[in-house]
Amino acid sequence: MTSPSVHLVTLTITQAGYHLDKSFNLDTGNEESAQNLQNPSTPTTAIGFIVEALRRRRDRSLTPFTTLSGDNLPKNGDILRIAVLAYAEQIDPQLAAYIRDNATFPNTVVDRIVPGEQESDYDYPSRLLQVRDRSPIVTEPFWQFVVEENFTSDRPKWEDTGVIMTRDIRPFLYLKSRFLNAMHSFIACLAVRAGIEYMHEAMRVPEINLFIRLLMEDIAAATPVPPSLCEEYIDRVLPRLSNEDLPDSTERIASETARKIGKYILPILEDAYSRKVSMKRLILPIAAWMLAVKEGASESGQPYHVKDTPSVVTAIGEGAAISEILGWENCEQTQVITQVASYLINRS
Ligand SMILES: NC(=O)C1=CN([C@@H]2O[C@H](COP(=O)(O)OP(=O)(O)OC[C@H]3O[C@@H](n4cnc5c(N)ncnc54)[C@H](O)[C@@H]3O)[C@@H](O)[C@H]2O)C=CC1
Ligand SMILES: O=P(O)(O)OC[C@H]1O[C@](O)(CO)[C@@H](O)[C@@H]1O
Repeated sequence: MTSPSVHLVTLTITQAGYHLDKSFNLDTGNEESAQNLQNPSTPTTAIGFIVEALRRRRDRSLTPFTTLSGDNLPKNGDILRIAVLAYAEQIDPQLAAYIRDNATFPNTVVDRIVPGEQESDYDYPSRLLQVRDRSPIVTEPFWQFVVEENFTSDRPKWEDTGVIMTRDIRPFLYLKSRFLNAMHSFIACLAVRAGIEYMHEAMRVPEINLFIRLLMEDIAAATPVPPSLCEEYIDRVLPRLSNEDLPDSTERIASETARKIGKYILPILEDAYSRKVSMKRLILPIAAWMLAVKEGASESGQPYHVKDTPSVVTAIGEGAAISEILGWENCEQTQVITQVASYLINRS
């Protein structure tokens, strides 16, 4: 990272790798972050490495590299920049000022479904290429990579390969985080309650399929992006969600649902509230998921192995209100959300 030939450092380390609090600010109280702050020249965290490398580059009069996040975070570059500056500030305010003025953190949107590895993935390379690949990665054919034009120096000519280079990633972020990420969670929430193992199987159930299409209309009405762009994205995403050649387990998507609701679904609810779009359909999948968690089972009694924070699981088991469970007490629209959720849960 301190070599003059390095122009770009990229991260795909999941949200956990950033040590953020609920508001997406750096959690300096995190044990590993705190340890790194004590010994900044021997970092172990991603943020610690970035700051130390930028410090060494500054001291050697090298241009700072561009730091590019490929993680699913709302405005991932802005969040990374804030985290890096907060960490650097604790070490040396002058270093923080230098990074603020000289380093860049482009926002990106990475849009491609990559399910977890499974045994059958190993068949592809041997069948198609007659080679044995020990770490095949199977993805869908669709991909979209959107990168904000914000680099400190040379960058690859990604546009020649189909990457969208733009000054404003917001419309792409709205479309992907709402019609893919949130939609994934909505389908998975319904599917785990219905006892369905794969995403494409859920999309084959006529009632779920119809519900998902109606839900997309609600999301489009709540989203500040031109309707024609929403419609175009919806037309492309529906076959992706139904792709039976790429089995994606509902359990994978339903893992960490509480965190994903905060990241992907709460912003939709906030917009729905201010734009006066009904929240009933938007909350129903969350209510279904809470029932599956509470009972540890699908509607027909198949066990559901929830992968979520133990405190969330306990709170749901004890019948706590959704606002309390997800830490939404301070939201203006909390009462409405809680009332609708309680109504849906009690009715089913
Ligand atoms: N799988 C998908 O369909 C898509 C994933 N993404 C994003 O890409 C990122 C990676 O996702 P996947 O490759 O699916 O996950 P993965 O679980 O296959 O890989 C995660 C990687 O992050 C590393 N990591 C985990 N915790 C870390 C920490 N505290 N510090 C440093 N590294 C850490 C792991 O060692 C692993 O190499 C995520 O942020 C995800 O949101 C974005 C679009 C689609
Ligand atoms: O990074 P996060 O918030 O865990 O999001 C991962 C989600 O993104 C996707 O990879 C694409 O929606 C899902 O398959 C997965 O649930």
